[in-house]
Amino acid sequence: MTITVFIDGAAGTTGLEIADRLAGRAEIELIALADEDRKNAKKRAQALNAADFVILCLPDDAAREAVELTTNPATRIIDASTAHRIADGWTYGFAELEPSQAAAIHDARLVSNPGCWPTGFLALVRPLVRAGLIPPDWPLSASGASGYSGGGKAMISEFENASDAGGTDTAFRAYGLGLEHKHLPEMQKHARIEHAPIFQPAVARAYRGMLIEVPLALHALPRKPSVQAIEAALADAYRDSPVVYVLPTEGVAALTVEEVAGTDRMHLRVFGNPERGHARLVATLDNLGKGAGGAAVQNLNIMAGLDQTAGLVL
Ligand SMILES: NC(=O)C1=CN([C@@H]2O[C@H](COP(=O)(O)OP(=O)(O)OC[C@H]3O[C@@H](n4cnc5c(N)ncnc54)[C@H](OP(=O)(O)O)[C@@H]3O)[C@@H](O)[C@H]2O)C=CC1
Ligand SMILES: CC(=O)N[C@@H](CCC(=O)OP(=O)(O)O)C(=O)O
Repeated sequence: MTITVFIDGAAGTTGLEIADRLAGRAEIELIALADEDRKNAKKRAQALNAADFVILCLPDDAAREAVELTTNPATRIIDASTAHRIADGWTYGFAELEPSQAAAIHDARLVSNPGCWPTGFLALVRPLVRAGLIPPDWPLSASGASGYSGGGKAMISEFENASDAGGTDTAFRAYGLGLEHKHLPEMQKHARIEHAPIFQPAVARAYRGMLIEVPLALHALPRKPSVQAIEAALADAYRDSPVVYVLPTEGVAALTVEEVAGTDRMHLRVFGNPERGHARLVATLDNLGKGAGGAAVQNLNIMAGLDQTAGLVL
């Protein structure tokens, strides 16, 4: 079986990552537009409606336009943008989120690819809410650092052209200081919690990679779970996953933003101090891997009934 795939936005940061992962796969035929046609709505519409699968790697408005241009009901869409992650009629493309999620993705026509920050947050929080260890109304927070490719071509240029107007030579920059971020509605909805977390993102001078952590005052939680109980709930949730790993913390004195950069894996760890009743839940992933391109390819594989890890870097 051969499937045809069109990446709309193939020249962008995420689009190139996905094309790399699909290159050389015999079961996939890529539909490509000439460079001068890649923003021509008529040519895009032809490609969108000719493909079995399209992957949108576009800014939100262009992603919405691409969906409107896709009139062929047989064309199935994976949208990597933020445009449809909490929209009705779209299936959330995080295969590990719920035991039934991969089956829902397999059957869906419209799949929204998760945001990079929500991927780490949801991986840590959703199983604990599902298990009743974190109440849905609990005041959560999340902090972390992303590689600068997380901001697409514009931020890559800002970090790699420090001496240009608008360039930066910073090593680490906190942002989202207005306590608002485009990913908060997605985190809240898919974690099934009543309040968005207090979110403290930062960008670091690393091209790719990401670390996100959620602190928990275990002693204050109604069920006062132990560090081991938190770790066991996560291990149980990802026991069969070829992508998400819950790893031991013994001997781990430090973690870097680059830990799994260049791969499509996600690592989860639960650091804890039982005497204090404190825990730090930490996820490391690649913003361009499980945080974007890797997840999109995993979703494509699942939708097409292929091995979900085909083409992934694990
Ligand atoms: N970077 C990341 O880590 C992640 C990104 N995403 C999401 O993926 C999407 C793409 O992001 P990213 O790859 O980083 O962004 P980039 O800016 O690197 O790439 C976007 C691409 O879309 C092209 N484009 C813009 N408007 C149109 C249009 N109307 N028609 C056709 N092409 C168009 C741009 O063209 P041009 O080259 O001319 O600018 C560019 O090539 C965004 O929605 C982003 O939120 C999701 C998760 C993580
Ligand atoms: C470092 C940086 O700025 N990262 C972006 C998130 C990456 C991204 O493009 O968001 P999506 O995952 O929704 O596509 C941000 O925080 O807005």
